[in-house]
Amino acid sequence: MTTIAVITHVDRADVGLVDEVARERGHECRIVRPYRGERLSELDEVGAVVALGGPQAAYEDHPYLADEERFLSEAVGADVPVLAICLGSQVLARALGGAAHPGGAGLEAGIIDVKPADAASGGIAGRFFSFHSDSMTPPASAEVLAASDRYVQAWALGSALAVQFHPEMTLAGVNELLGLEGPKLERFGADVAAMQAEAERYFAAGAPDARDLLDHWFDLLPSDRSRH
Ligand SMILES: Nc1ncnc2c1ncn2[C@@H]1O[C@H](COP(=O)(O)OP(=O)(O)OP(=O)(O)O)[C@@H](O)[C@H]1O
Ligand SMILES: O=c1[nH]c(=O)c2[nH+]cn([C@@H]3O[C@H](COP(=O)(O)O)[C@@H](O)[C@H]3O)c2[nH]1
Ligand SMILES: NC(=O)CC[C@H](N)C(=O)O
Repeated sequence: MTTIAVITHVDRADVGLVDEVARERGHECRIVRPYRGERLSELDEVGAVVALGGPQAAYEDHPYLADEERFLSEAVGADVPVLAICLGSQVLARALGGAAHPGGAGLEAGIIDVKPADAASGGIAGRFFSFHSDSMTPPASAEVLAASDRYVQAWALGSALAVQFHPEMTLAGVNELLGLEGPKLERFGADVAAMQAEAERYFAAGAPDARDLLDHWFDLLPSDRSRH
């Protein structure tokens, strides 16, 4: 069993498909909410780290995001597997020498097409739920793995995989997020009803690309790395 520290940035403990795949494989997710003052797990207590998304911007001045940057940098330094999602990936970019900034191509929301950076060698591709308006510049030494027609979508550096889209998302999570982010959706003139209808079809079909990506990431975890 591996204990996975799951860093969240919102008041909810629904870790969606990450939790589902973790349970199937006998791993345990330990939710940490640094924005509420909870202490990030000591790295010797966890075998992997997942950093989730959130409404904050990675370049805003929040002390808990600075702590998270340090923690993620130490995790990669210690070769602990890290999966950083959306806001998490923007925080990780800063932690490893890249940057986070407002996105130049506006809000990217709904089910998007992700294409591998190098079509010849396969890699990360498929349809995924996305919701962000910030973007990131990966660290110079990162390998960029995938992009959409608007933004970098995936990169890897050492033991870390960063994805701008949301492989952990469930339909309930989509609906909740769209409800919470009403003002942003309105500001960008998004067609929320069309987005919801497409998300319903996507999740009814089992979100296969998200599932596939998580299966591959979990395959990389040692079967027993609880480090207790
Ligand atoms: N670095 C990576 N980390 C995590 N997942 C990855 C990585 N690269 C690719 N994947 C995921 O692996 C799957 C496909 O990988 P790849 O193109 O290497 O083919 P494959 O391993 O032969 O596929 P499959 O095992 O599904 O037949 C996709 O779900 C993709 O998102
Ligand atoms: O940009 C965002 N604004 C929000 O208001 C918001 N609420 C949740 N999340 C992120 O969405 C993902 C799924 O979380 P849930 O399944 O718990 O809803 C997780 O990655 C969450 O962190 C948000 N992202
Ligand atoms: N879903 C997310 O994590 C979004 C991250 C950040 N708030 C953005 O808008 O890009």
